[in-house]
Amino acid sequence: MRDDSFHVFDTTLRDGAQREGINLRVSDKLAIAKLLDDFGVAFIEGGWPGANPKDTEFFRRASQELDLEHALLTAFGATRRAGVRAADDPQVAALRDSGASVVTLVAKSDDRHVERALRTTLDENLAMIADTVSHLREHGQRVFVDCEHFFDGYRHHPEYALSVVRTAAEAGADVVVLCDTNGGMLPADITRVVTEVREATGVRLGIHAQDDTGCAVANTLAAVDAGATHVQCTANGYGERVGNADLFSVVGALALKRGREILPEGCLGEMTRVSTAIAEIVNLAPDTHRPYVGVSAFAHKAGLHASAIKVDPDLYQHTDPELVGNRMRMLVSDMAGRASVELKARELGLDLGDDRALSGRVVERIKGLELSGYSFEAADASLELLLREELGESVRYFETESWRVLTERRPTAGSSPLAGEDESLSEATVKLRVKGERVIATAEGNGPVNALDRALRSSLEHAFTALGGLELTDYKVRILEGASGTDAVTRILVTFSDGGEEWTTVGVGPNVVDASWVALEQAITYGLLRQGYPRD
Ligand SMILES: CC(=O)SCCNC(=O)CCNC(=O)[C@H](O)C(C)(C)COP(=O)(O)OP(=O)(O)OC[C@H]1O[C@@H](n2cnc3c(N)ncnc32)[C@H](O)[C@@H]1OP(=O)(O)O
Ligand SMILES: CC(=O)C(=O)O
Repeated sequence: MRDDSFHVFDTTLRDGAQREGINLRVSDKLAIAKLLDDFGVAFIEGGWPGANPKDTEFFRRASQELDLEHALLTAFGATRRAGVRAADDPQVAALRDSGASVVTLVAKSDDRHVERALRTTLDENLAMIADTVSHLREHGQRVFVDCEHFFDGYRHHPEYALSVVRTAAEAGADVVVLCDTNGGMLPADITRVVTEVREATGVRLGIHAQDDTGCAVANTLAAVDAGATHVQCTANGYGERVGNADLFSVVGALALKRGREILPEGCLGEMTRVSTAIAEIVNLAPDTHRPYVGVSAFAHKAGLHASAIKVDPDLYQHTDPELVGNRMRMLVSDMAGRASVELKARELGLDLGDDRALSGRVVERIKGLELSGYSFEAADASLELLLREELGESVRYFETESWRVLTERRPTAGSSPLAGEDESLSEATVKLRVKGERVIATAEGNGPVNALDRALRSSLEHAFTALGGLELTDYKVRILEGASGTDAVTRILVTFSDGGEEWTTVGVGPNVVDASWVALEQAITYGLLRQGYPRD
């Protein structure tokens, strides 16, 4: 039987979807609900049935298609309109008929909102709450009441805010959720108010914190410390304006810092996967620096950190990344020391042994290259090739004799260069030595790098048939010395994929095509190494 003493309540599909830039299809919502269930939350607020056809359709399909193992689906909506019976309000009917066994009702608890936004009396607002909660309870639904603007309302008119809490509970609400709707509170405010409301009413309380002061997670934890037993959060903190309390940070803190068993066994380790998968579905780049779940959350750059981590990772980590499905990474850059290089080599499956001179030489080489514009922290494949070279196992599948590229532009008569109608074509020729033979290949492309990539592949494919499975998936140019105008030094990062793994290499130089070649040559070399071709 489910432990009902503490609720992890997720509102990604309702409040999270109120974030600017998020627009979910019904199938997206179903997929996110499944992920949240994998993570073990107790309640998933699916949206507002009746407010738009999409949310109504979501609840219809969810009742047929979603087989949730841990969570209960919750429908969100407002209390009835002023002056009508809950039984006659079509919006309340949509909640009642949604198929959800739990309903979250938003209710006004700030008297100024009652009088100015709802334009009704304080008594009628209480009647709207009592009537709507009782009506849904009579129809067998469990009800939570979200007291909108509770903290602002409590500051302005505490007795009225308390009467809203009491009315909701007396009508049958299981939990009364205190909402910091404008997100303006600080943790000390939350601690004081939650404590006072709990002592004054004895009602089971929840917390819903918007993040407008950057304190939503801290405010949620402060409420829990003050006695709240229901936390409303969203995946990755998505939500109206700047967002909500981040589900993963709140759960991470409660589970790992407070030792509370708030998720079913085995679910905590799903955290990173679920966070990333939800980011992909909502079509926002995963935040690499998000606590617990970001790829940088346990990435160590400073040499001093690495030297202590070599002794014991706990010395520079607040928790074990594997507990939340993440992993520790070493970054090697001009801030690295010998320990960083040794640990990174180990991560890449290479053994530098106890050779301090060797790791010292690598550090010096990296620092020198970074001074000239290289950056290795995002280019693990280049770093691995460099480490192998220093270990004496140079990886070479071909030798470049020379290459050249021509780009020809043919303006269409009378067209403006801005119109983009003119044809431009590049042609590259590469001359290589492959397995003792001289190979010359020429190829065309829509730009110089594309032409070079094609010519390089064409000259290698007879010797390395698996090359066709490698694909260039990303190409980034960074101008390093912008002040020099067209003389600037450029850094190129290219990313290749073999359909499964991706790897990135780096090239630097004053000539953008030359720097691209350096990165390209390494990327193809690394790809051949991954395919397991024997080296010369
Ligand atoms: C704090 C939060 O984030 S709560 C979640 C808010 N989410 C959303 O608003 C997203 C979905 N909303 C919608 O699709 C629409 O706003 C709807 C369908 C709910 C309502 O649309 P409309 O009927 O066109 O009304 P509109 O949006 O202009 O105004 C909201 C109405 O609800 C009333 N209302 C607001 N809060 C409550 C409440 N707690 N209880 C009852 N009525 C309420 C307002 O007074 C207003 O009434 P009015 O039409 O008599 O002026
Ligand atoms: C209910 C809600 O989303 C809020 O008060 O912010």
